[in-house]
Amino acid sequence: MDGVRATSAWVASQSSHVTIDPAGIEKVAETMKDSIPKVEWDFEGIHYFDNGPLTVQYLFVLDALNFCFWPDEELTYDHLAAGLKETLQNNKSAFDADRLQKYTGPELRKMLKWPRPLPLEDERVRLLHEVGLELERSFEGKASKLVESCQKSAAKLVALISQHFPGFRDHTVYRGHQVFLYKRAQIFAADLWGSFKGQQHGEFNDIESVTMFADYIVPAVLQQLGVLKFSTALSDAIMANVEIHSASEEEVELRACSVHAVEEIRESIHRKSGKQVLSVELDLWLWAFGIQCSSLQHHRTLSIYY
Ligand SMILES: Nc1nc2c(c(CN[C@H]3C=C[C@H](O)[C@@H]3O)cn2[C@@H]2O[C@H](COP(=O)(O)O)[C@@H](O)[C@H]2O)c(=O)[nH]1
Repeated sequence: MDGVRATSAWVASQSSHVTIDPAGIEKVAETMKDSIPKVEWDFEGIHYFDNGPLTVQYLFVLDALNFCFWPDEELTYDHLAAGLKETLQNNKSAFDADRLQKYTGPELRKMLKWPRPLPLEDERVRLLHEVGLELERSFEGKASKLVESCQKSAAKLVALISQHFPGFRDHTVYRGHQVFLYKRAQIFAADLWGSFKGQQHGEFNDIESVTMFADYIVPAVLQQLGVLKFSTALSDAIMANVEIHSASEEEVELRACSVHAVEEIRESIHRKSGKQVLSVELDLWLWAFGIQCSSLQHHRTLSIYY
């Protein structure tokens, strides 16, 4: 994930619509330096977990579809996590590789108990098929085999996923330079680590290499905490729910500056207290804070990446 860190830092150094306020970084680091409020993975109680390879399959399907809920005002990530959980509880073979290749939009809707078409439903179906096909072709149909082949390295896992599954190649071009964010591939590694509590399928010797996951909730939280500052034009567009186009300068800056800001908070905590916290832990705290905050106004980008 060195590529994610380096390219996000570069965007932050060029950025004009979004800036990182050093005073905001220091303030947040100061409040967190003694103890980072611990947020338990699955604090919501909505995820499937059976301590075995089927959980790995569940998490991979979950993170293949873990993007863009906002276009439907009532749909949230919780519907996805809980809907897929119930599907698997009712039928243990629901996420077998051959089944994944055959799902239709209406079937996916039924899994999520959603009465109308899902946002980017055709893309969600295409990505499910892609996951099924490539798991079958290269990993005996099992996401657990994919994870096992990475020898407890989260960095290798993210690289392997992006090599095999085009839908996870979350990258863009900013002022002529390629920028890597890999949100869903990284969150899959973090979900394994969190759910298996760093053991078995979730044991990684390099979990510190994972960055925050550049979604649409954490940038808004960082702004609310005074860490990120937005230009007036960008701020007005977000407040007015104007779509920020994927790969626009504004969109890339929102995501990359969030990655870099979380790295700076982590480093500042280390300088202040000697404590080594993980970007994954900071991310979960920030995200959990954000979804509990009803007034949070986030940016709106149509994207399969987040
Ligand atoms: N940075 C970051 N972004 C995250 C998550 C998670 C869920 N992680 C699970 C892992 C353990 C916990 O128990 C969580 O349940 C979802 N998202 C993103 O949020 C957005 C959905 O928002 P809304 O429309 O309000 O439901 C969407 O972009 C989605 O991809 C996270 O952890 N970090």
